[in-house]
Amino acid sequence: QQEDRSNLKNKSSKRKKGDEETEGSETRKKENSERAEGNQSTKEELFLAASEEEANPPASSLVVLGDYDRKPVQPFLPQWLARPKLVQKRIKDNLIPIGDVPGIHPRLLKKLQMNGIESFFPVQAEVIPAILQSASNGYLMGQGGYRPRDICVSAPTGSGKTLSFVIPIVQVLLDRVVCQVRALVVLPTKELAQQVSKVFNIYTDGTGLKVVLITGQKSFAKEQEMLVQKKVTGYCSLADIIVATPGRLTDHISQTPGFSLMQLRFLIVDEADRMIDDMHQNCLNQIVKAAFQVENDSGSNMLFQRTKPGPITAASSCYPQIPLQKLLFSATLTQDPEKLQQLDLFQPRLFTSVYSEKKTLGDGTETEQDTNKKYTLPEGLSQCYVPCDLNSKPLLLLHFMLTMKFSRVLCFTNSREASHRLFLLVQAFGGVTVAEFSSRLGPNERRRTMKEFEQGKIQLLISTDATARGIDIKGVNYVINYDAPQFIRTYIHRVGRTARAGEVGVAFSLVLRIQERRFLRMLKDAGIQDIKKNPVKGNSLKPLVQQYEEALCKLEKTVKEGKQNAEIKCFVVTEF
Ligand SMILES: Nc1ncnc2c1ncn2[C@@H]1O[C@H](COP(=O)(O)OP(=O)(O)OP(=O)(O)O)[C@@H](O)[C@H]1O
Repeated sequence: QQEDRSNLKNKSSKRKKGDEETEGSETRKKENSERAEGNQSTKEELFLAASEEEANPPASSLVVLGDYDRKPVQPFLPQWLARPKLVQKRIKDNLIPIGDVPGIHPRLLKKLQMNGIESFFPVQAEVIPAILQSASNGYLMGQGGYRPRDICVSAPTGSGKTLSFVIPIVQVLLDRVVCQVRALVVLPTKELAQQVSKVFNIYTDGTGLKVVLITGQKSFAKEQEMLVQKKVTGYCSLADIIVATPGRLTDHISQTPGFSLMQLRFLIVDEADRMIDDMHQNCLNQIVKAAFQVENDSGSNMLFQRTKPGPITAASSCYPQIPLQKLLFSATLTQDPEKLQQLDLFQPRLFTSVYSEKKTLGDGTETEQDTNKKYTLPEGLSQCYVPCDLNSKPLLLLHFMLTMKFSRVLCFTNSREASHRLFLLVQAFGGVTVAEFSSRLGPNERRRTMKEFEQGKIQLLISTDATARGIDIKGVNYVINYDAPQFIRTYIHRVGRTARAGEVGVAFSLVLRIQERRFLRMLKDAGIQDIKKNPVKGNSLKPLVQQYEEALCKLEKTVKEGKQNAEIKCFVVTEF
């Protein structure tokens, strides 16, 4: 019996390990993935089957002795991860007037005020001075001739991470004489890159610094023209700061004559956890390689030549070179030292809002890092989940929009087909200004839809995970997970589209009863406990049923008339 028990234990621990590994690679697949959307239904079936198996485990004749509670494994963390600088997560209680943060250039203070920013959020108050300090001797040399430490920032969605790197980088580069690529920001999607380059444009306006956006939205030749210019004396850079997506950037590294990253001082990796994924990791390696490339005809330019830094020795410190400092930002930064190791960070410092509160004092909050807690959500976010079955999901959404009068709602599905079908249904039902957002739309249509949603012309935006990460849409009151997210990071980024910048917001997740256990466990494992169960009674949905069925018939007719494609046939006609 003892042998059986140990076999069982081994199996269960193997399975646990397997689960974690699959989750890692699945997350990658999922998050890399508008492309993978087509496979979604198969994945969902597998997921449902797994949940079912968990809910009703096969009967066993074995008597199990002892308990098999999951005991949290305490990872062995290096000092910088184990003892990070804690950043307050309560934004509104911890605003710091911009004048109280030392070292900010008066010109930037003025710009901040002009943009309505009177106070810094906690992450900005901590990270801006840290970056400025690392360049206090100018950008050509680290403090005291030493290489500056890399910086990792893990702070909730909407906590203002963008300004925390934009302000110090613009300030450090204000004094530059020659235009060279000194700062490079890499982001996973075009929309995010556009958003960040807009913020850089605001703060570099009138400074002479040039910001170039490289995302593939313009032709390759046009982007080349924006990056370099050929003169009789050779190539010269037309960009000080580049904001780019990985694919196009690597194309320019390998194919654009005269494009050089050899003077690169700051490499900013936003949404860093996603960028560490296999696909993008290669891009980061290429950037670093390009930054330390040795020019053949360097000649007199030896002062600015740099080689990949090795161990610090007396000899190496005789040849100071422009340091390359890495700055990593994310709301879901991995704490996995092995993954972070891949980025070859130099004496990194971690700023994090992932902590538990020990006790509240009169004048503030005392905090303590909690290694079991993996992520932090915005303070103003309320989370609910609605247990339901497949057939009642469309009615629940209509109930929220029409009976409960929810406004400014961002609703997520797990595939673009699902988004499209749901959009057509809500449109056929009527009474709600609705739009869809996914890779089905072209870039211009996407931009227009987003603008209309931001202006309040659209009350319900049904979207794939294309808007789940980083996108800053003002005034989103509700996030609805129409399809429950399968991975915790997806959940955190989706619900983080509301309750931004210290505001309040509500996230509802429609969870099939069969998914409920797994969904709650996923949140619990990530240290998220404060989600409320919010069942909706069948009676509340009844008034909508007749019109809903009419809408389905209308849709079917449309399909038959060939006005819409046949995807719509997949709708299940509900019976109550
Ligand atoms: N100091 C400030 N005062 C007022 N508003 C601010 C301040 N800093 C940032 N904001 C606003 O807060 C919102 C969220 O900021 P930002 O997009 O940088 O968040 P984030 O931390 O990068 O979020 P995510 O992780 O979702 O990408 C933006 O609309 C931004 O303009």
